[in-house]
Amino acid sequence: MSEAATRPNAHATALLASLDPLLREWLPRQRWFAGKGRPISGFEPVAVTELLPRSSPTGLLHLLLRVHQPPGSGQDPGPEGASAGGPGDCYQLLIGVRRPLPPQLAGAFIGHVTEGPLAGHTVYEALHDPRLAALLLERLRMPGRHGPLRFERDMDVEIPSGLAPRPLRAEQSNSSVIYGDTFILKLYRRVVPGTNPDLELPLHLARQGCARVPAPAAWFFADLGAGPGTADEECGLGVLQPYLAAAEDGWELALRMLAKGESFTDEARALGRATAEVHAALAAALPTVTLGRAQVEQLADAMADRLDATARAVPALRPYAPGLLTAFEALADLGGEGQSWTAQRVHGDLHLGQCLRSPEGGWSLIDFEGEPARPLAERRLPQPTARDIAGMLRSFDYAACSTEPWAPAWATDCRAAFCVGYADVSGRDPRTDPVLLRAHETDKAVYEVLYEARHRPGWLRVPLAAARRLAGTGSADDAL
Ligand SMILES: Nc1ncnc2c1ncn2[C@@H]1O[C@H](COP(=O)(O)OP(=O)(O)O)[C@@H](O)[C@H]1O
Ligand SMILES: O=P(O)(O)O[C@H]1O[C@H](CO)[C@@H](O[C@H]2O[C@H](CO)[C@@H](O)[C@H](O)[C@H]2O)[C@H](O)[C@H]1O
Repeated sequence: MSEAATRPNAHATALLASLDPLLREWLPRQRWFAGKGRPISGFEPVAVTELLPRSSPTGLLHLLLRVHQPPGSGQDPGPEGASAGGPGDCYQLLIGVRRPLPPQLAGAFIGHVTEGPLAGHTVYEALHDPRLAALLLERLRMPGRHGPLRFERDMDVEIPSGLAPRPLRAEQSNSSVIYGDTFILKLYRRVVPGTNPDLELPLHLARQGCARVPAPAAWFFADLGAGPGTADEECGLGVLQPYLAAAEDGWELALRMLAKGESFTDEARALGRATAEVHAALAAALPTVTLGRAQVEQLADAMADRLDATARAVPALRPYAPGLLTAFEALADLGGEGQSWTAQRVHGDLHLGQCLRSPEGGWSLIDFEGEPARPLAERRLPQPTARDIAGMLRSFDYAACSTEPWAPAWATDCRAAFCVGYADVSGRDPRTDPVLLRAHETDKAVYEVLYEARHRPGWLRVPLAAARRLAGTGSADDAL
């Protein structure tokens, strides 16, 4: 395999210039592209690596690419902060290079290059090419460097060679390839310098012996030297982990049971236990802190700021904002009275879709990236475990609201069962901290209002109904 790797230089710039018009057209159509709706003003190469040289019949280019986009005209940057504008997001692309493209890869087509170093070649989405996806697995099996890319693995885990790859077709924030129904490789698309919690936390959990998370088998980073005299920046790019082939995700399972009129409370209780196990392992592996008066007030203020920004962006939330604010004021008041809470690393975006139920192993939790729109530093801060618990409680509500007629009693039972399960393991029922829990559930519902307004307007009614309830204008039925 070639060791040819290019840091941004004249060759990388020329390479990118030849791809420029094709990527401008292709990128905005990708599900994981976060800058939809804003024109692309330019690209900047962050790292360019030839994993397979173009001189072979098939080439494989690894690109880290900064995409410059002007901030939306007159748009409120909103609670997503810098990621809504800023200096430009960096994306990871794996580009196959062939001449010509065989018909079976037509669906992966990006474009024909007419100028520059790749002139006369066809470029395409490499993950859809079994030959290139297999090559990536081979690279992951061999720890070591490849230009700016650094490959690592757990040598105690056997990763057989030659496992047949197939891309996961689901709509995702990232891209995944399944290898022989044995492993799944998740490639992060929008990458930020710094430790990626989706790799960091499962590695810690595996070392703690926590079986509730598929343990990383191999992973890779980019080491991006920021220049002479400055620290290198590490950037997590992908992780290979066991594929739970027989598992069903919690969202699908919950909807299936709801549709049949079956109770989900046993599953919800088991999920509560699994969540508490993961929290205990995270607290054992990584520092915990006590949130005193100042920190609780800061937490409440940040929630109030997100509410304010969301109400500005989504007018339908405005009638409920004063009622919702009382949840954050109550939290700040309790902090002021000297009530303190422990904070620790948490999942950060826990919902039924992030939980996989295996017939033998029970519940596993996946996708520890946190809420993708939040800055990385914020996602890696210790937080009250109430954040994850609130995420799950909201998810039961979502499931109950996605059926016709709505099934609020189903959600109430699941929410209670989840809390009981959590207490089975942790010794403390989350409902014994109602102010903390209400504030987090309110904050999550506010996040969901913005998420749905931006991504799935047809779902907006679900978090808005929760906002109405949490603001104190809903029915008593919906109470926790
Ligand atoms: N270890 C695994 N075993 C089985 N399926 C998995 C595993 N990890 C992820 N998946 C499947 O891939 C989907 C996307 O994974 P996820 O980590 O949530 O990626 P994304 O950040 O792109 O949403 C999940 O909803 C699940 O269906
Ligand atoms: O799984 P992701 O990390 O992409 O999470 C984002 O998308 C989720 C939807 O796919 C969204 O979750 C919301 O909808 C779910 C039902 O589809 C529901 O179970 C969750 O409770 C609700 O929050 C999630 O908020 C968002 O970050």
